[in-house]
Amino acid sequence: MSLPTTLNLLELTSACIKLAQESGDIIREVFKSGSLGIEMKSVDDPMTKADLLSQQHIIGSLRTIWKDLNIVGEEQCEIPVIDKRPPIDLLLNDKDCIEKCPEEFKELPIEDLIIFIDPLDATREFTLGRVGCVMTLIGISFRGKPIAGIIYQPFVDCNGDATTDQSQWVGRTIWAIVGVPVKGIKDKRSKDDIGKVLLVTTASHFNDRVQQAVDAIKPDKLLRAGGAGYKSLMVIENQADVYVFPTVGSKLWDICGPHAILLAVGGKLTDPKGNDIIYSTNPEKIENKNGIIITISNHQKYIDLLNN
Ligand SMILES: O=P(O)(O)O[C@H]1[C@H](O)[C@@H](O)[C@H](OP(=O)(O)O)[C@@H](O)[C@H]1O
Ligand SMILES: [Mg+2]
Ligand SMILES: [Mg+2]
Ligand SMILES: [Mg+2]
Repeated sequence: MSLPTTLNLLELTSACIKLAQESGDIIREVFKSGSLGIEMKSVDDPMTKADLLSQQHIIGSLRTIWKDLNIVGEEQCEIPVIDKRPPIDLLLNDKDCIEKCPEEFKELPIEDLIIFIDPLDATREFTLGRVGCVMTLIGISFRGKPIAGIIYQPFVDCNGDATTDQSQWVGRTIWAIVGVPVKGIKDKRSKDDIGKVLLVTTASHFNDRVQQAVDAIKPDKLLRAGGAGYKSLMVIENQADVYVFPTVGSKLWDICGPHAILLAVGGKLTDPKGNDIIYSTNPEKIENKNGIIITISNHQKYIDLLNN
C-alpha cells in the first residue's frame, strides 16, 4: 500500500494537540513520582525520564498515522512502536478553522513539512521543582516557515497561572494555525505596567551580550525567567514587550511552536539583526547561533536599538 504524499494540517494539528496534552499527563506523573531519572547530556543540560517518555509518546503516536513525516525532537532516543492512533478530527468542526484556514493547508505535501518537538521545555527548572515555566512545545513548519504551533502547560491552573497546589494542575493548551484566530490567549499585562517597556530574558545564562542588549533597549523593567517557551508566551500574552537572547542557546525546537502562535497573533521572531529564522532538518541549523528576539509589535524599533 503506497503512503499518502499529502496531509491535512487540521488533522495533524488535532493529533498534536491531543499528544501535547497526553505528554502533560506523563510529565506530571513523573514529577509527582519524585524520581525524575536525571541524566546530564552535557554540563548544564539535563534530560529526565519525563523528557524521554514525552518525546517517545508524541513521535511514536504520530508515526501510527504519518510514517514518513520529517520529525525533529530534542532528545536522542529510540521511538517505540505505539498502536494507539491520535484523534485527527478535533478541529474538523471548529468554526474559525473551517472559515479561516488557508485552503492550501488542507493538502500539504508531506515532504515539505518538518515537525519540531520539545517534549519538555525548561528541564533545568523542572529538576529544581520550579515547574511553572515547564511546557511541551510542538511546531509545524512548511518550506522553512512555521504554520502551526501547540503549547501545553502541565503545571498551571484553569487560568493558565502557575500554582504549587498540585490539585489545581489542570493544565492549559494554546494552539494556533497561522491565519486562523487564536483562542485562549490572555492579556496578562498588569495595570502598573501599562505604557512601560518590559524586557524578558534568561534567568540562568546571563552574559555580557545579554547585558549589552538590555543597555541598548533600556527597558523600564527587566524580567528574568526560565524556559524559552515560557518567555515567548510572556510576549504573546503581553506580560513582556520583548524577549531577547542575543547569543547561542536556544534551538529550533524551542521556538517553532511559539513562533507559529506568535505569527498568528501578529508578532515577530527573528535573529537580533532582523533575519528570519529558517526551519530546517540540517543539524548545522538547529542552534539559533546568533540568538533570537521576539516581539508582539514594534519589532524593527528593537532591531534598530540593538544594532545602532
Ligand atoms: O528544552 P530545554 O532544554 O529545557 O530548553 C532550554 C533552552 O534550550 C534554553 O535556551 C533555555 O535557556 P534560558 O533559560 O537561558 O532561556 C532554557 O530555559 C530551556 O528553555
Ligand atoms: Mg527547550
Ligand atoms: Mg526540552
Ligand atoms: Mg533540553
